[in-house]
Amino acid sequence: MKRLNTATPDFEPAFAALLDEARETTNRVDGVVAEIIATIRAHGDAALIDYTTRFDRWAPTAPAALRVTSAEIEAADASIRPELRAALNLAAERIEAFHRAQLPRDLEMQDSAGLTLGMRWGAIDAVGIYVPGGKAAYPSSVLMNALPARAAGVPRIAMCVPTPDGALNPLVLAAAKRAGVTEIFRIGGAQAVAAMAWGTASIGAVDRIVGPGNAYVAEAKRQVFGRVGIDSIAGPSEVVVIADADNDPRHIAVDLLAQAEHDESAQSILITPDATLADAVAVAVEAELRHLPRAAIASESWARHGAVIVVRDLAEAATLTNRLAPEHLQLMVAEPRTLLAQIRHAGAAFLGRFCPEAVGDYVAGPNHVLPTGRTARFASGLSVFDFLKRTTWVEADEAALVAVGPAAVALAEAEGLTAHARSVALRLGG
Ligand SMILES: NC(=O)c1ccc[n+]([C@@H]2O[C@H](COP(=O)([O-])OP(=O)(O)OC[C@H]3O[C@@H](n4cnc5c(N)ncnc54)[C@H](O)[C@@H]3O)[C@@H](O)[C@H]2O)c1
Ligand SMILES: N[C@H](CO)Cc1c[nH]c[nH+]1
Ligand SMILES: [Zn+2]
Repeated sequence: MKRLNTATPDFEPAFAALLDEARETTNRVDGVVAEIIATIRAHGDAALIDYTTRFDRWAPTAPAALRVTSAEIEAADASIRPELRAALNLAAERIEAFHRAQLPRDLEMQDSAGLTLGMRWGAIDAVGIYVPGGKAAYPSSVLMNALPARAAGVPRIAMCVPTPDGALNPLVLAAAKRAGVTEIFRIGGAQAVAAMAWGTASIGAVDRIVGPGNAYVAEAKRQVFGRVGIDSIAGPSEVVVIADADNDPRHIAVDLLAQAEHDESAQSILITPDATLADAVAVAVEAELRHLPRAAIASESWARHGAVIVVRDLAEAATLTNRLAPEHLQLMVAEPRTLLAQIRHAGAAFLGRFCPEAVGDYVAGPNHVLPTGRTARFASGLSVFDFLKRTTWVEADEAALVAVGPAAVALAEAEGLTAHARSVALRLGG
C-alpha cells in the first residue's frame, strides 16, 4: 500500500504512477489476446475446446458440451435454497425496475418548414453477455447484464461464463433463467469474446458484447470492437473512498477490501483530510484481512495497488478523484451531495456513511458493470441504452421540399455532387 500526502514534494510523481497502474493490466495482454482471437476465427469450436481445457481445467468431450442444457438449468434452479431465491428475486426486481425507468421515449416533431422529424428507439437483435467466473462466480453480474437487455426488449441474450474445473454454479444458472437469458455457454476469457463476436459452429455471432471480466476479457472486447459493439471496458474493479474524520476506520477498511478481494489487479484508494484516520484505516485493513477467505488475493491487491492519500481538504479530494475517474466512489462525509456536485468523473457514487458500494453490487438497482481503468472520463455504466439503438426519420411533402430544397441544392452544388443536387431539383421542377 502506498501512502501519499499532497503536501509533500514527491506527491505528483507518486500520484501519476497510481493513475498509470489502472491501465497497465490490459495493455500487457494485448499480444496473447490477439493470438487467441485469431485462433478462434481459424479453428472455431475445436479451439474453444482447447482453450477451455487449458485455462478452465476441464475438457469438453464435444462442441455440444460447451452449451448448458435446459435440464442442467432446471436442476440448478430447483436446488436453490429459499432464502437465496428470495434474495435473488429482490435483487432482480430492484435492478429491473431501475432499468425499466430508464427506457427513453420516441421523438416526433413538426417544424416550421412543414417537415416531420422523428427518432425511434429499437432493441438490438442479439447480445452476448460475459459473466466472469475465473476466481469467483458472479450471479449478481448475470442479473446486471441480462435484466437491462430484457428491459430493452432484446430477443436473443447469449451468455458466456467460464466453469473452472468443470463446475457449474447453480446460482449463476438460476439467475440466468430468472433474467431471461436465452442460451448459456460454459466458456470464458478472450476465447468467449472472440466466439461471440465471430461465431463458431456452436455459437451464433451476436451484435453487441457487454459485461465485465479480467484483463483478457477487457482487452478482447477492445479488439473485437467494430466487428460488434461493446459496452464500456469493465476490467479489474476499483474504489475510491473519500472520508472525513467522523468515520469508523473498520467500515472504510472493509469497503477497501471489498474491491481488493475481487482481483490482485483491483485498486482501492482512501482519500482523507484526516491523517489520524488514514493511519487507523491502514491498521484496520491488516486486521480485517485476517478474516477473509480470499485474503491472498485481497492482500496482494492492497499491497500492489492500495493507496491512502492525505489531502488538505475535501475540495482537493474531489480534484484528485476527477483525475482518477474511479469505477466506484464512496462519499463518507457530512454533506455527500455537496461533495458529489464537485465530482465530474466516476462510474457510480455511493452517498453517506451507511451506503457501502457492496449494496450497489447486489441490490440497490443501478448497474454494477461500470467503466474501469480511468475510462469513466468518457464512458458510463451499463444501462438499457447499451441494448438500444436509434433510427431517425424524416417525412416531407411537396410544400416542405419547396421550403428547404433550394438550400440543399445550393450546398450539393458547392460540394460538386451533381446527382445530389438533381435529386432535389428535379422534384422542384428544375
Ligand atoms: N466491473 C464489474 O462489474 C465486475 C463485476 C464482477 C467482476 N469484475 C471483475 O472481473 C474480473 C473477473 O476475473 P476472473 O479472472 O475471476 O474471471 P474472468 O471470467 O474474467 O476470467 C477467467 C478467464 O480468464 C482467462 N485467462 C486466465 N488466465 C489466462 C492466461 N494466462 N492467458 C489467457 N487467458 C487467461 C481464462 O480463459 C479464464 O476462463 C475481476 O477483475 C473482477 O474485479 C468486475
Ligand atoms: N464490485 C464489482 C464490480 O462493480 C461487482 C460485483 C459483483 N459481485 C460483487 N461485486
Ligand atoms: Zn464487488
